[in-house]
Amino acid sequence: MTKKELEKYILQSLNMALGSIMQGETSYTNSFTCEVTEEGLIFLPRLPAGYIIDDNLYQKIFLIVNASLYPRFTLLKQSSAYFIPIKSKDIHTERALFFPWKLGISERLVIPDLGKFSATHKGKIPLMKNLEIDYNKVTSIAIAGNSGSGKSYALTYFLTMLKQISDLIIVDPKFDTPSRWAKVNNIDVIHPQKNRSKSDFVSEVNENLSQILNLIYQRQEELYNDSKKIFKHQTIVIDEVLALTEGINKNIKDSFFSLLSQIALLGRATKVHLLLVSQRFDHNTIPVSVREQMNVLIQVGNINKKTTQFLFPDLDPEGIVIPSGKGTGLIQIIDNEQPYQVLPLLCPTYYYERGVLV
Ligand SMILES: Nc1ncnc2c1ncn2[C@@H]1O[C@H](COP(=O)(O)OP(=O)(O)OP(=O)(O)O)[C@@H](O)[C@H]1O
Repeated sequence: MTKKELEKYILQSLNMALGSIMQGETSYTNSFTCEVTEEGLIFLPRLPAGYIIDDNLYQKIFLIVNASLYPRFTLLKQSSAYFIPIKSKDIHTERALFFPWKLGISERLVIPDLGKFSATHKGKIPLMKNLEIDYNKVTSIAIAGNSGSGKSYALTYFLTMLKQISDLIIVDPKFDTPSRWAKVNNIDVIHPQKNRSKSDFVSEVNENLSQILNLIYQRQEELYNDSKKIFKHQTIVIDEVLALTEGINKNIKDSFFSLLSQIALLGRATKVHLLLVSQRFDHNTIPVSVREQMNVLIQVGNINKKTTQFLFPDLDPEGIVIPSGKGTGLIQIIDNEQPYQVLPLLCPTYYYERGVLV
C-alpha cells in the first residue's frame, strides 16, 4: 500500500465515522486532511471550523484510526490532545494533531529454554519482539495485576534475567514462587517464619532496606570522588507488597515506607533498583513518591479505568487493543527516549526447569 493510498483509506474511515461530532464537515468539504509519516499520523484541520478541536475529538480520531490500522500499526495512546505546529504561512493551517504510532502490533516472545536465553542476553531484558528494557536506564519496575493474571510468572522471568546482571535481595511475604525460584538458584530470601509475628517479619525487611540505604550513601561518596565509577546493579525484589504492609504496626509500616521512598529517590545514580509486585499500587501499598519514581510500569490481567488508575493515573485505556491470553496487559517504559508510550503487552512465555512454577 502506498503512502497516498493509506492516507486515502484513513480519510475515508474518518469521514464515515466522525460524522456527528464534525457537524457535517468532511475532508471532501476541505475541512481537514491527513498526512502519513514514519512516526505517525498528522491530522490537519482547516480553521475556522464548525467542530471543536479538543481532547474529545483527539480520542475519537484515535479510536477510529487505531481500529482501522490494526494490525499494521499500533497507535500510541496519549493522555490528552497532542498538538504540533505546522510550518505554513497560512493561519488556517498552522497546527495539527499528531498520533504517534509504531509499526505492527505487540508480539509475544516464546522462549524454548529460559536458562540458555538468559545467559545470552546480559544487560538487556527482552520483553516482546521489538521491545527490550535496558537495565542501565531503569530505576524501578512495578508489576500489578489481579490474582491469576500472570504476575508470579512475569516475576520469575525478571528474576531469571536479572540474576545475570544484578545482585538480588528477595522479599517473599507469601513464601511462594519467588522462594522456590531462589532455592533453585541459591539466593537468600526474606520470608515469614513460624512463631514470628508479621511486624517482626517487616522489621527484618526494614533492617535489610536500611543496609541498602547505607550502600547507597557509600556509593554516593564514591561517586563524589569519581563520577565515572561503575557499580554492580543491586535489586530489591518485593513480591505482594500489599500483603506485606496490611495489618502491621503503624511505626513499622511508616519506617518501611520511609526506607522505600529514600531508596526509590536515591537509587537511580547508584544502580540500586526496586522491583515491586502487587495486586494494586494504591497509597496504602506504597507511598506516592515511590510510585512516581517507577519507570517501568506493567499491568497484567484486567485492564480498565479502575485497574489502571494507580499505575497509569492519566490514562483512559479505551481504544487500546489489549491482546487476549495469559500474562497480557499494558506496559509503559518512561525514559528520555520514549516520551509517553503505553503499549499493549504480552509477557514472554518460556520453558524452564520443572518444579519452580508449580
Ligand atoms: N506469559 C505467560 N505465558 C504463558 N502462561 C502464562 C503467562 N503468564 C501467566 N501464565 C500462566 O497463568 C497462570 C497464572 O499465572 P500466575 O500464577 O503468575 O498469576 P498471579 O498473578 O501470580 O496469581 P496470584 O496472584 O494468584 O499468585 C499460571 O499457570 C501461568 O503458567
